[in-house]
Amino acid sequence: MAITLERILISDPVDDVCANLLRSAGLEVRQKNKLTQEQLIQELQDVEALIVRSETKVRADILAAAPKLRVVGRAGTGVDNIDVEAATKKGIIVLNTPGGNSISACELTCALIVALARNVTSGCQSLKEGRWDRKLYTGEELSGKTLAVLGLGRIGREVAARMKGFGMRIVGFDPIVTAEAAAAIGIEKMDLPQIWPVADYVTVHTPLIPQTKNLINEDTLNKCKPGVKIVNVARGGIVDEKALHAALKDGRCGGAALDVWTEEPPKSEWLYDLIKHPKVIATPHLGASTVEAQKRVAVEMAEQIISLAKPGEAIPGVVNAPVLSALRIPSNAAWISLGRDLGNLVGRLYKGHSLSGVSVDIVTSGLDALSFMRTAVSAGVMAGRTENGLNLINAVLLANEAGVKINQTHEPNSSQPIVTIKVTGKISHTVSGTTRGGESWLLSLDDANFTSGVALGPNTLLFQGTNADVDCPNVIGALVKNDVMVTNMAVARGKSAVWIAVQTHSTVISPEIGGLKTY
Ligand SMILES: NC(=O)c1ccc[n+]([C@@H]2O[C@H](COP(=O)([O-])OP(=O)(O)OC[C@H]3O[C@@H](n4cnc5c(N)ncnc54)[C@H](O)[C@@H]3O)[C@@H](O)[C@H]2O)c1
Ligand SMILES: O=C(O)[C@H](O)COP(=O)(O)O
Repeated sequence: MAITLERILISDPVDDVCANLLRSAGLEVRQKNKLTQEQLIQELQDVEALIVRSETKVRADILAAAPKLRVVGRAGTGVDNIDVEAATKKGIIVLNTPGGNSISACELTCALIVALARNVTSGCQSLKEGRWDRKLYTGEELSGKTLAVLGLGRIGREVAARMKGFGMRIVGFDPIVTAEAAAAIGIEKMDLPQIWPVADYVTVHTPLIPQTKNLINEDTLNKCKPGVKIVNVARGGIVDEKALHAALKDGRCGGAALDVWTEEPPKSEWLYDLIKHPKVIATPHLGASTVEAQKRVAVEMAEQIISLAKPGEAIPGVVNAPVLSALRIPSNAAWISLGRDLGNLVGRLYKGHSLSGVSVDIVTSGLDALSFMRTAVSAGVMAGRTENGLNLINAVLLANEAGVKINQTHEPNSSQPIVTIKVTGKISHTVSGTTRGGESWLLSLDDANFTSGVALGPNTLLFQGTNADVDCPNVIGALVKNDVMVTNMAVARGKSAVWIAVQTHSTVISPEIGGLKTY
């Protein structure tokens, strides 16, 4: 699967190296900044790709108003400024550059922890204002103190490694990191209730998701050591800003360093009150703002966009289409077509019926697991059933929205490479197929086997009967009468039905031919 792009809009301050690389690859690039929503929509009318940082808000209404958009690239990590679900629904790929700015965000976090411990910013401000307040800004050593790292991903674990160098004890929590894995990098994994009473400093490094919204809140601040210090270089909203402000005012919290905000830029007076609190170090989302990180994410984004046009090349930062990399490997192409063709056959067998409540169970046997098969089958099942620009990015989502449950399992021990689909609902059928010479072949339909298989594609018509001796001549008669050119025909006999597969020159399948229902 190759995606060819011609025009690209960069709507945030991304390092020029991104535009330069894209232009060298023959793409047309426009660079704009601080566009209003109307201007953004205007600019999006003729572009296939949009590259942003965190300033441009790529909402569903913006995506809906961008007729040609196929890719949204985030030169950075967090994609919370992009409506990923709406993009997926529209078949738009969302890319990011995970890891390109992790070290920079980690280093800012470490700098803020040290600055909090030693009152660096307030001491500096006081001296600039003409005071010499050495006693007032007496700090504390980090050595021997406990740092809690919440979120042990790319940034959290780098912070832990560096702060260990200051002699801090590091405790941490992450739902997907085991105690053993944490111990291997010098972190004592604890559950959150154990963490609150032991931490002198708490730094958060999670995405902002429902489970992490207000992770640091009134209740958790009450469970912390009096005077605990809080650091947030992850996302505004992981720390409840109002609860933090209250805790700063009454001393439950001894200081906070915040790089990210629920409003960026902050507008509300209450948020400015927090920013101005003497024990708060506030930075304007500077975590990724280093020369090195900006060059790295700009290059990584340009390279990913350029790679989209080259099937076979890996795209490391695909956010919303985990199967995209597999789909891009040329040797998978025939299996993707098979999945689509079998799914399409399922859709044809359900012609005239709603798919709501239908279960589609896919089994891949004797092959690699072919994780993309669910996507390919969904695209086939949904063909002709959605107005929504169906493609391999949105197929599963659109199938789910139509009420279809699609499961995939794998049987590695089978000798033959076969894909079997069992569809259960108002109508139940089982179809199986394989690939030969790059083409899709139908092997069976319910209990009827096509002895040598039959090529399956958009020009394969299926007729259902009960008695081959009667039905075959009828089918041939109807095709001849209606001038349908037949190139091949195969019959499969089952216990209750006979299936006649006919290959024709036409790719338009009429619902019936000569009074005989077609599938
Ligand atoms: N301030 C900046 O400029 C800046 C720069 C880069 C990244 N970030 C932000 O930093 C955060 C971390 O980035 P990353 O690259 O390390 O992400 P990551 O995906 O590598 O790590 C995040 C970790 O959080 C864990 N997690 C999820 N839910 C959790 C929960 N309820 N409790 C504890 N841990 C949980 C995940 O399992 C994962 O290991 C993100 O929010 C990202 O957007 C900010
Ligand atoms: O998620 C990120 O990559 C950081 O928050 C950086 O955002 P920025 O590119 O807007 O600086």
